Amino acid sequence: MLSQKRSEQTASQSPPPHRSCHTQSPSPLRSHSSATAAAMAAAAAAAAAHSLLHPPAARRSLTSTPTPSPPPFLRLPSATARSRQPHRLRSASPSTASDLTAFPNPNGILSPIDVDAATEAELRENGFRSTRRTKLVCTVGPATSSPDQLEALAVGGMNVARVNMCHGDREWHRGVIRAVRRLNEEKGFAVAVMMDTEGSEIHMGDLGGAASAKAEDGEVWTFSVRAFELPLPERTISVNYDGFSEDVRVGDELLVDGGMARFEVIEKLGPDVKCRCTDPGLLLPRANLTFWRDGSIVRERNAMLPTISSKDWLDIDFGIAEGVDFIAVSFVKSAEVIKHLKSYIAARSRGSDIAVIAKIESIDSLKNLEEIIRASDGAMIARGDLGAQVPLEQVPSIQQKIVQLCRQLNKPVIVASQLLESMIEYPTPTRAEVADVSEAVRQRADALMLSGESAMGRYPDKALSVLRSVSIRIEKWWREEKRHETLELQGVSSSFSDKISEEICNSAAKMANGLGADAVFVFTKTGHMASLLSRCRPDCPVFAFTTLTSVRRRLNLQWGLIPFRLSFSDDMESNLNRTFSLLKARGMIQSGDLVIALSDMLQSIQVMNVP
Ligand SMILES: Nc1ncnc2c1ncn2[C@@H]1O[C@H](COP(=O)(O)OP(=O)(O)O)[C@@H](O)[C@H]1O
Ligand SMILES: C=C(OP(=O)(O)O)C(=O)O
Ligand SMILES: [K+]
Ligand SMILES: [Mg+2]
Repeated sequence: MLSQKRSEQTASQSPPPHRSCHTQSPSPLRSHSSATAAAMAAAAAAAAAHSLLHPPAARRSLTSTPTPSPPPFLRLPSATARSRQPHRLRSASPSTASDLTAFPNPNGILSPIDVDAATEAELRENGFRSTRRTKLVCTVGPATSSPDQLEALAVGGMNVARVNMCHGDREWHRGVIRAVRRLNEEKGFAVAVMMDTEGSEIHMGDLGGAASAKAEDGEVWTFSVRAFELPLPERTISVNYDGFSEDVRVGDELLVDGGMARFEVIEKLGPDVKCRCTDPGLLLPRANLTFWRDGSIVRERNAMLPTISSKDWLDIDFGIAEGVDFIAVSFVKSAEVIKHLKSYIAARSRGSDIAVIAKIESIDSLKNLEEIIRASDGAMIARGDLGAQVPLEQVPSIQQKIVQLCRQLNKPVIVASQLLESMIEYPTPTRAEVADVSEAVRQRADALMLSGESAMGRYPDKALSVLRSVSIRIEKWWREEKRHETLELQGVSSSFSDKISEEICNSAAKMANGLGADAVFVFTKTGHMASLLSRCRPDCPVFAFTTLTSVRRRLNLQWGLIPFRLSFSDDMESNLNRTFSLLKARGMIQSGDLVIALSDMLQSIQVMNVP
């Protein structure tokens, strides 16, 4: 199979790209290595107007002198000759860099290619093949909201900054979002911003400004829907849901944060509900409340609350105006709400492409999982609230199921909550936490998320560094063990053209593994082809080149993608030559590296050594 592919490649790739700029026909760039003649014929019938069948745009001739060289496959050194060591970066060569055309970035600063210092440092530190594949999301809170603290997170590997609209006011969030944007503009980072809605969950008020309160065994506390003047009366908690005192019954169990503290309802007095503490614990501001009757979570009128509240709609307008990259929707129950929000965003923000992430944390979402994920641009396994709605022992299998489903449906998935909970207070994680992080990495989730650890913990940078080092170690172990998973990827494409892209990506990832390629390069305008490659979880990193900074940020959530912003044309040869020169100049690749290159303009695969 491989040898057949290999000969097809050899034939279609000859002469090598460098020389082929001057030998126009047949173009190696139009090699449809994975499309059979029959498929091509079908494509012709089905999509005569498609770019696949069009000749590539007129070529620009390159200024560099062509050096005749044998086809790439013949230049492929033997497995033994090829160094298996991850190569180290060399210092940049300014003379090469000066030859290159620079493009102004949106700020007018001349930058031919956007890549951030953290990515370069990771490549330098770990070598090319050992860069971290698992992406990291950090919730920004009081512990991390200053520009310096945000920069420390970005340098530490934060790919996405999350702001939680449950806490803080819009001015505070605006400050954080703008600080992240500035960091990206000034330091070349591509940190995406995710806004997480509050949702209509039932939660406590903010404790009148206290950081926490302790509930002791046997104490009687009042949970009330009244609006209080400050200071709050002693042992009194305000509740945000007006129907609370009507929905609960004497004898119900009231769980704070899914069981961090537990109460029994003993008396109802108009808006006030008296409860006796049966499991002592710490009450935190705005902690989530669930109530249980006969062993099941109670869903009375509270189940009819809208997933997106009127306050959430205002927050969403704010997020659109601030240009966030992702909106994560809390307590999603059905696909309808996601479709509704997506069409709202499309109407409100023409041209912008805010991705909608469905948070899986409501028991009702579990029966509609596939439909919800299909409708979304990604999912978050929000284990905090999920663990308050289903028995805790069910959370691990639900997590695994969602990770696999997202992979099948080609949607990025984030594993969230309590990954390193003890690091809110302590500088080292528990062994159990490290095992939990390892499991999420082993499942090949796209991203891991910090909540309190980075929002209000004492050691946000250390927590991030634990996620980073555990990810790198487990990924390496996985590759060393060569545990190519048995997961068979089903087709995800709805159109024939998408199907071609999908097949090309599947084949390219397989070839990359089989040949021990150093990287896959993908030139992608919308990012779709990059995500299809990420879905295959190849052994080598995927360098994704895209013309838009917004697409670059969005790709930063996806497994194994190293996104670059680069202006490129429809001429793959010039794109490749330019990219090789730029990356060589920065010491990010070197001559001889084996690269598989794809493009979503031409739907082609090329295999070559970096000249
Ligand atoms: N913007 C903010 N302002 C103040 N505190 C915050 C903010 N964001 C997060 N926090 C704190 O960090 C904790 C963890 O964050 P997160 O997991 O997002 O929220 P929650 O615990 O409410 O689900 C919160 O409980 C809160 O104490
Ligand atoms: C991530 C979660 O959501 P939030 O922090 O908004 O409660 C969760 O419940 O795990
Ligand atoms: K939230
Ligand atoms: Mg939640």
